[in-house]
Amino acid sequence: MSRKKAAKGKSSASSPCASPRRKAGGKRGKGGSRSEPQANGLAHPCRPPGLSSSGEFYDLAFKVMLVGDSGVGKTCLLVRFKDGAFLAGSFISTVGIDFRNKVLNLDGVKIKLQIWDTAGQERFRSVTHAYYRDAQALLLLYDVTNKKSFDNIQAWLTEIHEYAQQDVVLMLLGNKAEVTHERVVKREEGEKLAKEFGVPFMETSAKSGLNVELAFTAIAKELKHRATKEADEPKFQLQEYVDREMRGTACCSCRQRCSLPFGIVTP
Ligand SMILES: Nc1nc2c(ncn2[C@@H]2O[C@H](COP(=O)(O)OP(=O)(O)OP(=O)(O)O)[C@@H](O)[C@H]2O)c(=O)[nH]1
Repeated sequence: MSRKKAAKGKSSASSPCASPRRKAGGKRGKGGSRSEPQANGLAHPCRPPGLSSSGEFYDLAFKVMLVGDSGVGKTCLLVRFKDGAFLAGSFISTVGIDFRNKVLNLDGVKIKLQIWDTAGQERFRSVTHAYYRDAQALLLLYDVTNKKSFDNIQAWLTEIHEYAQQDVVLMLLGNKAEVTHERVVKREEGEKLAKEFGVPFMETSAKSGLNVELAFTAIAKELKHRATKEADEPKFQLQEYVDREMRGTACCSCRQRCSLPFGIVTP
């Protein structure tokens, strides 16, 4: 994504994928309807897997939406995940909605995530409402340097409850976690709120890259598990997975990833 917003308007206007009436499971692969996934994300059993717009094959496709107040870092998070870069410079607010695709390889299964980046500004709410119902997962962001964005999480959850699918995979992200001096929301506060609402939680930084890959991988794993699991298989525990992964990668130089006091290295 170039420095977004002009591109955003263009993308949402010209792309056939922008239609909110499209079936869950995402945009068709290049092979046309032959590769269109079913609503559960699986490619049709009698058909070959899809081909993403970048030419990559995939087995499963899911729609993920980024939501949260304007300026919390939704676009930057997506760009970091997709391109591994940080969009520095002056902040230009998203107009309407935009999307990016990324194919992940999870245990040999290719998962295409079609990630929708929504405008956080109030005036675009009616546009984004229409997209909720097709999303299989939502990443709800606040900015750890902006108390209002944190206080608004409850209102976002009400909105999600109203417009999204009942079984949507949801995760709360406290973004801009690398900032130390201007931080106004403690990690513990984010954890507490998430617990209250029974939502998995982690802090991220689009700037440093902290936990960005993990956030998307975790929801992709949950979606894959839901789409492929046998009836007697236990549920995928998203928060446990995230905690385990964070413990596994944490070190004494990265206090934001672990709950241990600074200086203690996890086993
Ligand atoms: N320090 C820091 N700044 C960030 C981070 N993520 C985003 N920003 C900055 O925050 C501002 C807003 O980022 P965006 O990604 O455009 O925010 P958005 O949520 O997409 O905003 P809307 O498009 O208005 O909904 C920009 O100036 C970014 O450079 C981060 O992790 N750390």
